[in-house]
Amino acid sequence: QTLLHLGRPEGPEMWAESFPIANGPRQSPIDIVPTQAQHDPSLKQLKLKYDPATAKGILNNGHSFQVDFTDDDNSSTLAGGPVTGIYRLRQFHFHWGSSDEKGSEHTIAGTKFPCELHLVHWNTKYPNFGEAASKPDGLAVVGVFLKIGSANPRLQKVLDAFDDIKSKGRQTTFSNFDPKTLLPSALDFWTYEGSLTTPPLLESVTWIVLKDPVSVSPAQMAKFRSLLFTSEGEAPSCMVDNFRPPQPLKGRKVRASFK
Ligand SMILES: NS(=O)(=O)c1ccc(C(=O)NCc2ccccc2F)cc1
Ligand SMILES: [Zn+2]
Repeated sequence: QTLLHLGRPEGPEMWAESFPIANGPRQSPIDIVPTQAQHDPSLKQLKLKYDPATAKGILNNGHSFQVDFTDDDNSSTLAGGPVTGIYRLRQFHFHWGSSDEKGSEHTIAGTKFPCELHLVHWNTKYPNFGEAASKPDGLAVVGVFLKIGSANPRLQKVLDAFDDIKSKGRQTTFSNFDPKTLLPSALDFWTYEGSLTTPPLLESVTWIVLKDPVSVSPAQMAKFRSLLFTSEGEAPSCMVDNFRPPQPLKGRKVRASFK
C-alpha cells in the first residue's frame, strides 16, 4: 500500500482514533505461518450447506461489493470445523489490490494474494447478525484466496453484475447463486480467533481460512478494479487496495485442520 493510502484519513492507519479496538488483542487479518500452525485432530470437517435460492442482491457499499443472502431461516449454513452450533450465511464480499502483487488481507508466510473472498456467517444462538457481531463467538468468516491463473468461470455471474453497481450505493437483484461454487475442492483450513477487518473491527470472528486458493485471471482482476469507491456525481476513485494489512498475533494460536 502506498504511504499516501496509509495516511489517507479513512485508511487503516487512522482507524484506532475512532475505534480503539483496532489495537486490541484479537485483531484481523494476520500473517499465517504454516510451520507455526498446530494440527488439531479434534477439528471437525467443515459443513457448508448453501441454498442458491437465498441469494438476494448485490451491493456496492463504498468499500467493497457484497452479495447478500436472506438469513431468516437455516437454508444456508456453516457448521462443524472449529465452531459449535449453526451459523447462517449473511453475505460474501472480496478485498483486492491495485495490482496483482497485493490485495489479500490474510497472508501466508508473508505471501500476498491479489484477492481474498470472505463468506460471513452469524451464530444462530443470537437473534440476528447485529447482536451476534458483538459476541466473542458471534461470527464465523470463511476466507478464500484467489490466485492469478486461468479465468474463473464461477466468478462470471458476479462480474456481469458490476455494470449495475459501479458506484457507491448502487445495488441490483442477484438470485439463484450457490457460493459453494466459489470454493476450492478441498476444504482444508487454518482457524484462529479474530475480528472484523473493517470498522467497527469487532472481536467476534472465528476465522476459517482455506489452504487452497481458487483462480482468477488478470482480466477478471481488472474488472474488480473498475468498480468505484465514490458515488455517482463525485470525482471517480477506483475501488482498489480495500484490504487491511496483517495485525499483531499477540500470542494467539493458529490451528490447522490438516497435517
Ligand atoms: N472483512 S470481514 O471481517 O469479513 C467483515 C465482515 C462483515 C462486516 C460488517 O458486517 N460490517 C457492518 C456491521 C458490523 C457490525 C454490526 C453490524 C454491521 F452491519 C465487516 C467486515
Ligand atoms: Zn472481508
